[in-house]
Amino acid sequence: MSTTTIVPSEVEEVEKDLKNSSERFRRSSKQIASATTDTESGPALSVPQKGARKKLTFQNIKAVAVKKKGVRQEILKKVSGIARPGELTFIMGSSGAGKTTLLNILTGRNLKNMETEGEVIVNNRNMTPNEMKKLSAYVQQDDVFIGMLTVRETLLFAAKLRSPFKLDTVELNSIVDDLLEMMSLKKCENTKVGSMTEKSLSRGERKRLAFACEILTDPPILFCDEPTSGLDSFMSHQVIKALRQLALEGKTVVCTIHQPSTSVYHMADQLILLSQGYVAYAGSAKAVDAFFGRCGYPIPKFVSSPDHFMRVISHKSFESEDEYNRRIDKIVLEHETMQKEKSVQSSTHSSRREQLVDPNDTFPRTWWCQFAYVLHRSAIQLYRERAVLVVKLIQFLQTLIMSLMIGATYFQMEIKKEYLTSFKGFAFVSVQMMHMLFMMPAMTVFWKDYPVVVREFQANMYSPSAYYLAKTTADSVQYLVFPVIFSGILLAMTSLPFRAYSVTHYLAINILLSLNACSIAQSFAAMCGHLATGMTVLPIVCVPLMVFGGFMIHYESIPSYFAPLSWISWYKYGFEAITVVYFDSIDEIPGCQKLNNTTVSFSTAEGNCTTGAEFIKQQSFKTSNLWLDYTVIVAALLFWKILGILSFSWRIRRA
Ligand SMILES: Nc1ncnc2c1ncn2[C@@H]1O[C@H](COP(=O)(O)OP(=O)(O)OP(=O)(O)O)[C@@H](O)[C@H]1O
Repeated sequence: MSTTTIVPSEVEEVEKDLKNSSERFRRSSKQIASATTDTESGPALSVPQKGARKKLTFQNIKAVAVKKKGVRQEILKKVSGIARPGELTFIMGSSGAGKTTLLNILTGRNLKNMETEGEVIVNNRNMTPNEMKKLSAYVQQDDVFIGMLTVRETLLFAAKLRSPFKLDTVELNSIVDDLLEMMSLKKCENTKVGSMTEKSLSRGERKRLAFACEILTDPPILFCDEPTSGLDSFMSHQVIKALRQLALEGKTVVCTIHQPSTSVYHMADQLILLSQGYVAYAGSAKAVDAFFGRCGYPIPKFVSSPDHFMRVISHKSFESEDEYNRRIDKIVLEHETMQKEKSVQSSTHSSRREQLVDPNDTFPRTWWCQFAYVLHRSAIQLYRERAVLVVKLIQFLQTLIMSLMIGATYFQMEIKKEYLTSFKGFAFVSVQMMHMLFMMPAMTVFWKDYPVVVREFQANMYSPSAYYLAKTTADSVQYLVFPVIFSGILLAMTSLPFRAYSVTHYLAINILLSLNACSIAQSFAAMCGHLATGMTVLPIVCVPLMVFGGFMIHYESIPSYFAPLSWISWYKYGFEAITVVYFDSIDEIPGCQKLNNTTVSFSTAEGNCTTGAEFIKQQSFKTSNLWLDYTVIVAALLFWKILGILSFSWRIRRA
């Protein structure tokens, strides 16, 4: 890790800059705040009152991680503490002490496989996770962003979806400008954020961008998990200084921190030290040395305070487990005695501590706004992402090659006796290709952005349904193009009647089938939660429906116990629709002889059908079913969309 010497004048300059920018940002935020209070008439917590001072108390927090085969790991056994407005509170402890888990519990996020207990109280009111979401911001340890957006675009997107009321472009840009300056991001505002594989911003810049996205709404409580990790000493100082500045403005700022430098450590007002699942110390940062002295561990000369107490509360390699436990028990006991003496665990909170019902998620923007903003962002991603463009190019070539191959197979096929069996093959291959070409690529739609979506949902930016529909809509636009290429080549190479009626229906059916295929694949991606699982499970469902789609086995011969599969097979409805639109107006099939008194049934050879109607009947299809075929395909498409939305919402909410 590179280190930079802090030159006093440089620090002063940064501090001055920070203060000025912070002033400007506060003015913009106040505009939002005043507008919010003007328009807000609901309960106080439905939209947090901006700028209000919030005292955060947590009591008897317990956390047990439930691992595979029911193995339980107690992480937090009994943790209580207070974070006050106007103060910067550091949560410290050795690696694995449960610092992140505590922040997750306080913010009600990332608690999958975790059993938790305890109370989170803000200004004497018990908080539910959703209320805490609205009242606080949480800068998590890993900064995840949409790599294809620039720094400015990322902030604008967050500002549009997070500001409590709708701002016009000028206001949005003014807030973003202030934030860019405040976080010293101005020089890289037009740089793409990049990803883990495509580096673009530096770690420090990513961290500051994460801060900027979170403090955008001026939350009264701010949580930060390891805000200095990966930063050099100058940047760490700058980041903590920014947090302290926010605390001085009246916010309650809580952050976990690992091995702070002396200059960073001295900015803390309050300390909470975690060890073995208990609080080893909670109180003023200035009084910590005296506390450890009282426990029998006075600070040696020439050792910094954090180095000393971190050493005392950490397990040393040469000591036994018993020795370590005894030391921690002694410190925890001493801390509890001190707390009792000071009566910090005041009973005054209990007066209004009713168990609250968690209100539903409410988002600052309407569903349609969320949809429109995510759609716009997804379109930018599709346009800019080179990997996506390469996939599209491959898909284009694949469609071209497959169409030419199928076109060559049915080259100059007409509607006449010797081509009747071929026509069935042609219709069925069309239906099948609409699935094969698009299903697998459509499955990958979510996975790259998934961590960002979880983070943005947790920050109340949009509902999973708005995201799902916007993302799948943007992704599906291409599926209007490829079926047109496919259908165009096939129709040009065969000699099927080029009537507007048949061509339009053939195109429409292929487009709908391709959209349905995407809808199925996206739904499976959402249900299975893992790309590989989805790709394995998808054929298990689709292959039987394809088999009972009418080409491989005649409907009349399908065993009754499999009949329901043919009723729901969208392959069948596509096959029927294509057959109907090409045959319903054929009065006489060239080359077929009229047989006297022959009743057409599925056992009648195709070559014995003299009219289009007879051929349709011979397939067990009905001309009158054309609109039913469309209805079933659209219904299937909607069914998979809805199933996808429900699965995706469930997955995101429990992430
Ligand atoms: N969801 C979870 N499921 C299972 N175990 C978990 C879960 N979350 C945390 N843990 C475990 O809980 C312990 C504490 O983790 P946590 O991330 O809270 O520690 P930390 O103090 O923040 O550590 P560090 O400083 O290294 O980030 C670890 O042993 C971790 O493996």
